[in-house]
Amino acid sequence: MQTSRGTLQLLVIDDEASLRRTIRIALESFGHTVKDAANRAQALEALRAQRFDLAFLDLKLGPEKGLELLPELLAAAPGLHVVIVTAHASLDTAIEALRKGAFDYLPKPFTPNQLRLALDRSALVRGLRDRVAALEEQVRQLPPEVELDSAEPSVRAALDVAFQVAPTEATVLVRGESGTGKGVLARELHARSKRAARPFVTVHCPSLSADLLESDLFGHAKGAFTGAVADKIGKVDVADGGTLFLDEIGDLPLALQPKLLRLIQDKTYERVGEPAARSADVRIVAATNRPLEVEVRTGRFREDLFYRLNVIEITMPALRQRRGDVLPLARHLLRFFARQSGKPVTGFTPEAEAALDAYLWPGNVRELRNAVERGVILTREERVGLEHMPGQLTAAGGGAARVELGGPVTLEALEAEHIRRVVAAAPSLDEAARVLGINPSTLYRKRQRELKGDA
Ligand SMILES: Nc1ncnc2c1ncn2[C@@H]1O[C@H](COP(=O)(O)OP(=O)(O)OP(=O)(O)O)[C@@H](O)[C@H]1O
Repeated sequence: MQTSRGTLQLLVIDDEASLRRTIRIALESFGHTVKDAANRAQALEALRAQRFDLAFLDLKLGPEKGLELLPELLAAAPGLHVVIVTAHASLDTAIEALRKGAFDYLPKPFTPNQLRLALDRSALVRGLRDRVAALEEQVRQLPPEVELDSAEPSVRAALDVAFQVAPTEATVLVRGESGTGKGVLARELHARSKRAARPFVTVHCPSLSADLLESDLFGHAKGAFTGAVADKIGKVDVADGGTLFLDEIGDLPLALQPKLLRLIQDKTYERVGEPAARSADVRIVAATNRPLEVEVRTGRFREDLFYRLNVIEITMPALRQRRGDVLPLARHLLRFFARQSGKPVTGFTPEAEAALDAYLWPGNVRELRNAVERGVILTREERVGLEHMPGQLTAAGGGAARVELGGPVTLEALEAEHIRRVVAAAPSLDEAARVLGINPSTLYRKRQRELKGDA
């Protein structure tokens, strides 16, 4: 949290060199870092190049009007505190400046002490804002249903690496099947990093077309394309100082891959329709549920980007590979949903526990979470029984035995069951694909179809 005692990054925007100098000397004597700008272009350029805590803006800026520049400054640097400075103090202009988003108003001539007071007030507000953001983030990051503790060595090993790497700036690639908790782990990495008080921002790569994704990530300038009616800041900008979580990175279109590479390597990017380079300080955590090496081999993913992302790799095991965690996690989730819904549900019946234990959980923790939530909603008793569990669990043998060769089942159901069993038995999805005689991306597609609707 920035306090009045910390070093602030300040910008002085004034067309008169002598005034810029006077303010700069006073501000530097307080121990702050000061940049100055003589006009609109220089001011916007400075804001693009780095993050400032506060800007002093002269209302009479040569031929340009400071009051007109104010919204532009705020668009370029949302959240910037702008203190208006003017010799032509009038209540009307002060009110108008504040209405347009100025933080404070300083009539000339002013003393160094008045400057210091403006800085102190800004630091106080920024401190409170950061504190609220940090608390909000904590609340969001630590959803009470998350239980990271595990008795399984494979999960403990993954968490050990995660906790070790969390406080560093290293880029992390989280691997694992859909629903294994990659997003949960990414939040944990952020929560345990020095960036915890800054935002954690998620970009879900498959959900948008390449063009929209680019604008979502990097922002766009007004008029950049039909429908771009105003400037829009991108998620990279929102995440400045924090963590950018790129979910399903394997779906990042090829056209965007060099732009992400540049962001990682040089910390620079461009908004769509705006040639000027901007800078952002974000830590990247990416997740994938398919083998990126295959995407690299087939030319759908850039090798250089892959190696940049894959500095530290953490794999979240599938739930079927951590069987010892199923019941503890189910009981934990049950307590959470009971509390949340205010129902006096205390546990599972032995039959329900046996079914939970026997089932293969192709949809991983997400499927377990959904099954437990459903059970808590449906039960009218103190315990969740087999009858409150989803259909696939109630089939004999934990949902794996009802579909039999030669039985009254469709080819589709037979195929789905066969895939499920092979995947469950295989050490990796690559290996499962090899056994099935199909390529990994076909397996991925078939499983996505199978899991659809479980979220
Ligand atoms: N350790 C955990 N404790 C409790 N709930 C968990 C845990 N891990 C995952 N979940 C829950 O499971 C669901 C899926 O988790 P998450 O979105 O992190 O998985 P994912 O691997 O990122 O999935 P996808 O690949 O589909 O994006 C979420 O609802 C999450 O809250």
